[in-house]
Amino acid sequence: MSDFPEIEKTLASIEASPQVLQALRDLHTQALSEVPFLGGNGPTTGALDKFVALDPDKCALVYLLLRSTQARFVVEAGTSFGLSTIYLALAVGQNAGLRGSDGKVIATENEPTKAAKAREHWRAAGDEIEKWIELREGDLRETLKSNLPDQIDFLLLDSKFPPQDRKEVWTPLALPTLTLVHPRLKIGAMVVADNTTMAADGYKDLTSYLEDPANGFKMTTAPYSGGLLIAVYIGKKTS
Ligand SMILES: C[S@@+](CC[C@H](N)C(=O)[O-])C[C@H]1O[C@@H](n2cnc3c(N)ncnc32)[C@H](O)[C@@H]1O
Repeated sequence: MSDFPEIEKTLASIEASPQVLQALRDLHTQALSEVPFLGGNGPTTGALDKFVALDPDKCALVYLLLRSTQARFVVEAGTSFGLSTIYLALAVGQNAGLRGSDGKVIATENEPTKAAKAREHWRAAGDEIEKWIELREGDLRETLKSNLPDQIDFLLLDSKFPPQDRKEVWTPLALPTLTLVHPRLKIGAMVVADNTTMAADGYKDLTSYLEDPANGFKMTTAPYSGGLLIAVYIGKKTS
């Protein structure tokens, strides 16, 4: 048990081995205990030791969406210490296992120290997690340019930087990521982006793109803390 009731509630929403549950409990506890990052001069200055992780209830939702849609090919923009990635890999592995087929989570991180930590965390979570993840290190605007799966079922946009001050989150990577992945999204694929209400200004270009009927998306915003945008790719109109 942890000191945070929201962690146990989230862990009760997923199917996982005791090893994975313990890894998640430990990581969520560390993430929820960290002092929020509220300043800095550059995009990641001062944030290298911070999880800036997806909240537990959002992780539960993402896991359940992946299970309900039987998603097997997932891209995660912004991996940090790999906490949310564990949920993605857990669901992908379970979905692939049910069909006796393959699956993959493409994780992305441009900070080498964070990438190394993420690998450690996945190792601690065990083979149920680790073997489903391909971590691409470097700027995702480069690393996602090639070798994507033919069909992508789910994109998690969480490459935001920590707040530069109390009001703003810098979110310049969401749309560039989506435009790289969009050609491979299957009909029915989901795109989930975090803190879209809190950082509405930063996400303006993403939401305009999603709202443009020519791009083939429909979306809603779930009232999780900061707002969680959920878009579904319904396909471009042919006539
Ligand atoms: C909000 S954190 C991700 C948290 C993670 N999804 C989780 O829930 O545990 C955002 C991460 O995106 C990374 N990032 C920022 N810009 C990036 C870029 N251009 N390419 C790859 N990763 C980037 C940051 O280093 C940071 O670790």
